[in-house]
Amino acid sequence: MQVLKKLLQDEVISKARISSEAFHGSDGFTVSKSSGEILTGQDELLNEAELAAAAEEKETHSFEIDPSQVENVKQRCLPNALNYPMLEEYDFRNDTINPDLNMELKPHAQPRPYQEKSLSKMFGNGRARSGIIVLPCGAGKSLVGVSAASRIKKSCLCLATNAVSVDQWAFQFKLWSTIQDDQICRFTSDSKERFRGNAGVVVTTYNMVAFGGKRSEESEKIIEEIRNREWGLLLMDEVHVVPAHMFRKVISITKSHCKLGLTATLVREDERITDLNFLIGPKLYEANWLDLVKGGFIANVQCAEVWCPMTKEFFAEYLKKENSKKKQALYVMNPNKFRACEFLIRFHEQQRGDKIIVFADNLFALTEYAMKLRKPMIYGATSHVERTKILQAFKCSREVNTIFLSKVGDNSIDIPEANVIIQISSHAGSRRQEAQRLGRILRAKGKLEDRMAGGKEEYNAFFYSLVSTDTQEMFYSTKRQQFLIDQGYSFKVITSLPPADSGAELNYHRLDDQLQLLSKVLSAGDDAVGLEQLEEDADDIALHKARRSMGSMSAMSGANGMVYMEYRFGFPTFSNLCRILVLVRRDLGKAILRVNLRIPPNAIICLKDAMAEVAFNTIMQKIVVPLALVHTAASCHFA
Ligand SMILES: Nc1ncnc2c1ncn2[C@@H]1O[C@H](COP(=O)(O)OP(=O)(O)OP(=O)(O)O)[C@@H](O)[C@H]1O
Repeated sequence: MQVLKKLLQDEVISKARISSEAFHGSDGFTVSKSSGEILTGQDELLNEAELAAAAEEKETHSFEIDPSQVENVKQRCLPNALNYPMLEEYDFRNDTINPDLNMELKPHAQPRPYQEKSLSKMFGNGRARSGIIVLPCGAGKSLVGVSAASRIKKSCLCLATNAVSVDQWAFQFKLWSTIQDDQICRFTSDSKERFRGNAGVVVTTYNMVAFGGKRSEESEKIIEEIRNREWGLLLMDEVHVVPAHMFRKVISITKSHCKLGLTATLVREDERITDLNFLIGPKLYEANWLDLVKGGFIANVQCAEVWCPMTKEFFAEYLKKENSKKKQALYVMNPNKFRACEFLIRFHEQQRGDKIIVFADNLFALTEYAMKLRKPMIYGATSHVERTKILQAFKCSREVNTIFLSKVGDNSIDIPEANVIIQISSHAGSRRQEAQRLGRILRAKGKLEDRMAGGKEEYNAFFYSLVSTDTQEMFYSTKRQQFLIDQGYSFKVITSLPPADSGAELNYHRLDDQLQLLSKVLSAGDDAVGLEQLEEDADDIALHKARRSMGSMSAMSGANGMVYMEYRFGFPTFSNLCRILVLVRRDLGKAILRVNLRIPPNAIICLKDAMAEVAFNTIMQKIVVPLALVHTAASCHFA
């Protein structure tokens, strides 16, 4: 009570208080009695103090605050202000106002010890505590989220970062729980579903909820329902990536009794992670990555930093350049790095039969590497159809064992088959990106005994970061690794790839080829070598915004301002319909290409380089169509 009185001395908090005489006890506070409850099966996971606290009968003194002031009050309680850490708890068992959701975990859903422990931190005293649970990628955050929703048994709003994750979450709810199809719905640009009955689960994206612009009539109705409902649980995936202003908006728009944030990496380079503390709640539980490796729950990864000396000619140009984008292009395109990458791909594909993801943030490098090595690639603007085809081939075909991904693959692409990552370019010193990328190969593989760390255990996943020595990349690399090092990982340094006296069969072995590459890098416009910038969403809002920050491929090829044309030849009968796409202006062409590839054209003609990467992917997907790269529409040669 002393604490409550002290809090009320604060101007912000006292103004936020709602006075309601009817419920006041002698000190002006509402008094209620409750005894803590412990869920069966969790006792062993709680320590003695927690058990005692949970069993004790408690008299609770409280005062009510204006819902619109919740954020301000929480902020006043942070360590830099009054320093009274706050907990938000939802007494869902005694909530008789909001309808129950008939949903249980299925018998096969058996949370693992660390999943159970994280849940016990949330439900330890019989109520649902708001906060954040941190588990490594691939450790099973979905089951934790679905279990939380199944315990609360009230309507649940689940927010993901993009439409692909929305589908995955809807799938996970159905996989692990008894929820009926008509009790769960997705709200994205493509799926505007609504659940039946009084209570249900809605899975959508942060952007769909926070979007402030004009919506379609159908979307407006759904968002109205989302705003008006009292949600038992607000389940927030990947909380580390969502900017604080987005959280504020989502939290202020929706009314929820309990908020659960899930993430693998509670780090941000802008250090705004503390915002999550009062917007969602404290960190409830964090698992150590290597402990989970030891338990065989996630893969055992060998991390290596491969040092690639710059070639003499590339280094000379690197030293001359002031421009950081050009410098970056030079160290990423360093022929020795390319050769190391090619060597690793060959080794893992041919000697071990592994599945490899090559990450490059730099789109110029992504395109050059992928095309030279004849591997498919995916980046922000790759259409859903193209993506699905490439990923399907990667998962199922023995022919496609390596794919190139831009940073679009950091979070949202689910490829459990991959067990090798080669990183050729990255986002400066981002610890989060490094950890998220490693997370792509953490899904446990093979038999449990093969996965156990220690003893004769073998690594079953490999993470290589290729760094050009004596460049800025070395500095960034050290910074990037910090999160993983804090988790107990160590990075082995490899200094000679390909090994001395080998590598004649690899590209850029000859000086001539290296010099040709150098002149290509130097002649590319500054805008062409910039980084890709993505919206963290693929729904209708963000689809229109997927873009690069610095110029475009059309700028790179000089194809700006051209137009798209589509020709049909012959008689329009089913058998001889001949569709030729002439792609000359990249942006417009790409949009139409997406649509048209559902009915593959008989030929694609594109301006040299302008659409090369799209056409290239098209061929890789085995939609084999004649492809012409032309300088002008007048001089085309079919390849
Ligand atoms: N208790 C469990 N029992 C059996 N399988 C489990 C359990 N928990 C998780 N898994 C499996 O582990 C894999 C990873 O789970 P999940 O996709 O939820 O991980 P995640 O932490 O969300 O990963 P990411 O961050 O990469 O999305 C899935 O194949 C899932 O079915």
